[in-house]
Amino acid sequence: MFKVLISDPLSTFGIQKLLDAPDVEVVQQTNLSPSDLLAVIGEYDALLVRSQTQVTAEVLAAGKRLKAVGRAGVGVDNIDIDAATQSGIVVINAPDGNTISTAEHSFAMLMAVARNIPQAHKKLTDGTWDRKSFQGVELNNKVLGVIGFGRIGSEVAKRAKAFHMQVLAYDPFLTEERAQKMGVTMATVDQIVTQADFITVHTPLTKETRHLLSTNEFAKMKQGVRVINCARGGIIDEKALYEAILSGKVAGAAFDVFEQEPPTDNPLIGLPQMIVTPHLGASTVEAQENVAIDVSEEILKVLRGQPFKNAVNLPSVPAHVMERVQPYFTLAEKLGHFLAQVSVGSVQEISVTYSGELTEIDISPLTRTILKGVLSFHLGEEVNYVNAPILAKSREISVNEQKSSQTKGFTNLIMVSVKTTQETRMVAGTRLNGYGARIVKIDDFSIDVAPEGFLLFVHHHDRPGVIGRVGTILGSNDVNIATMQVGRRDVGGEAIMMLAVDKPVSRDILDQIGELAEIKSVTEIDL
Ligand SMILES: NC(=O)c1ccc[n+]([C@@H]2O[C@H](COP(=O)([O-])OP(=O)(O)OC[C@H]3O[C@@H](n4cnc5c(N)ncnc54)[C@H](O)[C@@H]3O)[C@@H](O)[C@H]2O)c1
Ligand SMILES: O=C(O)[C@H](O)COP(=O)(O)O
Repeated sequence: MFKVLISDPLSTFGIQKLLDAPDVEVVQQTNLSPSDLLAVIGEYDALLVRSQTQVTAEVLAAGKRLKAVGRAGVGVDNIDIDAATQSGIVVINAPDGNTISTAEHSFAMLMAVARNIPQAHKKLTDGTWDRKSFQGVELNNKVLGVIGFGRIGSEVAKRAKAFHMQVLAYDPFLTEERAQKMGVTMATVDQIVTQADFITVHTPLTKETRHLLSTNEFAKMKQGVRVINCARGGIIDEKALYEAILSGKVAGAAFDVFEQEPPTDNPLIGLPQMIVTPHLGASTVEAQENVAIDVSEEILKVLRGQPFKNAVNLPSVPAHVMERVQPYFTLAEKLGHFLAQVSVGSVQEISVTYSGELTEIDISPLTRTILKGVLSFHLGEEVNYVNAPILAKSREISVNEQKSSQTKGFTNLIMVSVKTTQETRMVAGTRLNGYGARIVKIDDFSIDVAPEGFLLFVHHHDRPGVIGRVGTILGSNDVNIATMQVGRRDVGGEAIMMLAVDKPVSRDILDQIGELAEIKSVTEIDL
């Protein structure tokens, strides 16, 4: 008998399959304190949560029998995914079930902020009939900027089109073809920021998207712009927004999510221009039923050893295959992650060629891992080995894998190229016996770099002194260089430098390097 603990309120209708399963005992204990959870988790085979329960490394370590954690919703920020992976615990989420509800909530917030509905409601219920203070604006013919054009962002855009808004959309995976199909205009963040009357964000919260809209962006916005965040707290910088509201630049803001939840002493919440809801995007009967059904079915499959699809963290690969491919997982993911960081434009095609001893094994788990490496840079931790090919397909990214007898002198070699709307980039890596993973080729430059830590990838003209000048800028900014590799095509021609540095390099330092006459481009890469 499997024991399943449900520690956040889930739809009873949605979990019916679990309740009816003859081989499962379900215990529903919502409002457990963190120490209560630690005390009981050892008895359970699976844990089901929404976003309230904090599934920390400590909880996972105490869950000696835990095989799966199910998240009835999209975001898994309350679950320590790395710790779960290390403990072999599958983390399942339900990414599709609350899309419509959250899109509708975002649109409701957009309309409410346009017409000051919550403020007017409050005034009237407080006893004042005030028809002067709440003049709003129409949506008709206004420009809506949608940043993050995935499931929810694209549903919001559909609704905006019905209200005759002009939609500008930015998403690293958005293609011209899909934009045309959806009747939206592809735009950069900068174009959205300068042209939109309303801006709504629908990205995950990642290193890239934290404070995506901050002081600089607010400065460029139209006077009287309105902003909406029903995605994750922190995508819009709350401090910068506060200043922009006080200065009159932002006429209104609608937030469902906050940098700290629940928000305590958050000055934004008291502002009359601000409308807020307590993370209610997915709180509808329908969404809660959908996500609970999805996650219950998946948890049953994991517990019963059947194939499942929405695992956030683990590949579903037979043990004998796993044994042979496992040593290459890290290299494969890092090659993908590397290309995601150096390439510019929307990804259209990913091609992988395996050579040497890799031609003798089933390499499909490695291709999935490379896809995960490319996609997760933009899509965040939601991408996993299992869903990466589906996510690539849904974004119309074609994936080719092949084996080649040309070993180029290596006992094993993985060559990955990414074709985007703007360029094609290639990286190749190998595992050297006793030395671990190495990047051995970038585009047509040979190199030898361990793919780990903070790297600076510099594309430059091969001229005397350029290496020294880059080193001087880093040194004078207290950035220590651990290793450095240089590759070039011809003497005096194009060249690359790869520097491993001991800490992240700020935008300002990158700009200083980029301004040197010999430098074509400089990119910081975090592997
Ligand atoms: N308020 C709520 O209750 C609620 C409910 C569900 C989802 N969410 C949140 O909404 C967000 C969107 O969810 P979704 O289901 O649409 O996810 P999704 O993965 O379908 O879409 C996210 C999109 O963001 C894009 N993206 C990533 N980095 C970007 C960047 N730097 N700039 C522009 N776009 C970028 C991705 O390419 C992707 O297409 C997530 O943060 C999710 O956690 C909130
Ligand atoms: O990521 C999600 O699915 C949403 O933020 C909803 O979270 P909730 O289940 O706590 O409402």
